[in-house]
This record gives sequence, structure tokens and C-alpha cells, in this order.
Amino acid sequence: MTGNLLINVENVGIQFGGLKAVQNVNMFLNQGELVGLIGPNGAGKTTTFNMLTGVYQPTFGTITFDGKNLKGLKPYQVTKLGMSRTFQNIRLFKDLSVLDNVKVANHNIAKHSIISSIFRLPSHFSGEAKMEQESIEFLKIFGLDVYKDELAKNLPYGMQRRLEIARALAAKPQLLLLDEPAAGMNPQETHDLMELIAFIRKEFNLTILLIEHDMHLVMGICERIYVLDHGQLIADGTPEEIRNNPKVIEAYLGEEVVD
Ligand SMILES: Nc1ncnc2c1ncn2[C@@H]1O[C@H](COP(=O)(O)OP(=O)(O)OP(=O)(O)O)[C@@H](O)[C@H]1O
Repeated sequence: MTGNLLINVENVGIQFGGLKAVQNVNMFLNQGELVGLIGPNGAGKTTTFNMLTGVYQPTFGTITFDGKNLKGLKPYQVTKLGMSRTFQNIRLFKDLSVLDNVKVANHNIAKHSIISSIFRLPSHFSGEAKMEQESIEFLKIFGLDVYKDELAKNLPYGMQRRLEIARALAAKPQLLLLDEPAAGMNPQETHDLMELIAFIRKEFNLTILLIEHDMHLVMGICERIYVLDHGQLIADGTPEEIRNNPKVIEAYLGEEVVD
């Protein structure tokens, strides 16, 4: 079920020196939607994610999330509002355990106060215990609980990608942004990931925006898709509409054609 408008991006653009990396982007997601953002290499997809999450401030336009204007907010403030993300290049704390990677994210939104932590009050310990239990529950969902004491860097690649998603989820977002979650995965891992994304979306009542080059995955799970090319939106629509859109086919010429 999809509901009210969650994020609205109006005429957003960014300029790096003379390069207009993204221009006039208009997009929205309603609560509960699973939407894809695709486009050839260098089209501006990650830059768009960076603007949504406060890593870059847009040069133009307005982003409204859950009714709040994101102008000037830093990434940690955007996370606190309920938006979290994964990265194209895995960014785990490689020398921390799998469990601690998730606990760190959970900590960002922990309810027990700094005072109770400093003075080691009972609420600190009950808060810690609850957080640990919750983090283990997240790991279970991702099939990672058996690795909880391993260092993140020792996990197989596909599992590291899953851990990134688990960590993003531990921040309890309303909106989850996934930047090429299937990159480098084999077909079986990609298939399992598709099922996992569908599952967590339902389980946690998430809204998801997904950048992905694997068209089978995008077309298989997204309800709507936006297409960027050279920093501009050239199409949006259902997978069926996107697959048959001449502008999209042209933008992808020379690359793997949309199946
Ligand atoms: N900090 C920056 N400074 C200058 N140029 C940048 C910066 N960040 C991104 N760009 C440029 O913006 C354009 C869009 O890059 P971006 O990484 O968003 O593309 P993408 O669609 O995510 O590509 P890919 O699929 O290859 O990851 C590129 O020309 C890139 O070089």
C-alpha cells in the first residue's frame, strides 16, 4: 500500500565549477513505494543521492522530506529525520565486528541519554542490552547473525553488501536509499537480494529508492522508475513504459540494452 507524499524533489540541480552534473530534477516518492533510479554511467544518480542525503547541497531547487525542507542539513541530521542509505563502494567499519557495525547505526537513534551513559545509570545498561538484542534481530533477518563476531572485512563480498543494508536499516529509516546494492553480486546473490529487499520493505513499512544497473532487478521489483541521462531526467514511468521508451533505449545504446 502506498500513501502520502514522503519526499519531493523540485527543480533540483548542482553545479561543480562549470559542470552541471544534475539539472532540473523533479521526482517524488509516496510512502511505501519502491522506485528505481537508473541511467548510464556518469548520469548523475549518485550525485542525486548525495543531494538527498545532505552530502552535497543542491545549487538549485528544493528537497522536502516528510514535510521538512532539507536545505542546509548535514547528513547526520537527514539520517535523524528518517532517511538512510548504502553506498556504491561498500563503506563498513572494516575493523569492527559485524554486530558492532549495526550497533553503531542503532546508536545514532538510541533513546537513552548521554548523562545515563556517562554515569552508567541502569537506563544505560537496559538501553545497551535492548540495542544489542535489536541489532542481533536485524542480523538474523539478513542471515548474518552467525557472523556477528567476525570482523566486517572478513565477510564474503555479498555478505558485506547485505551488512551495509542491515546497518542502514538499523537507523530505522522511513526512506531507504540503496546505491547499487547488487554491484559485484552473482546471479544467485542478486536473486536473493531482490527477495530480501521486497521482504524488508514489507516488514519495516519502508519507502525505497534504488539505484541499480542490473535491469532484471530494477524491472523485477520497482513500481516506478526514473531515468537520468547527462544529469537530466529523460523519463519516468512503470517498468513496462521505461522498457519501451525510445529516449531510454537511445540513452542506453552502446550499453547493455534494457531487457
Ligand atoms: N564532487 C564532484 N566534483 C566534480 N564533479 C563531480 C563530483 N561528483 C560528481 N561529479 C560529476 O558528476 C557527474 C555525475 O556523476 P555520478 O557519480 O552522480 O554519476 P552516476 O550516474 O552515479 O554514475 P555511475 O553509474 O557510474 O556510478 C559525473 O560527470 C561526475 O564526474
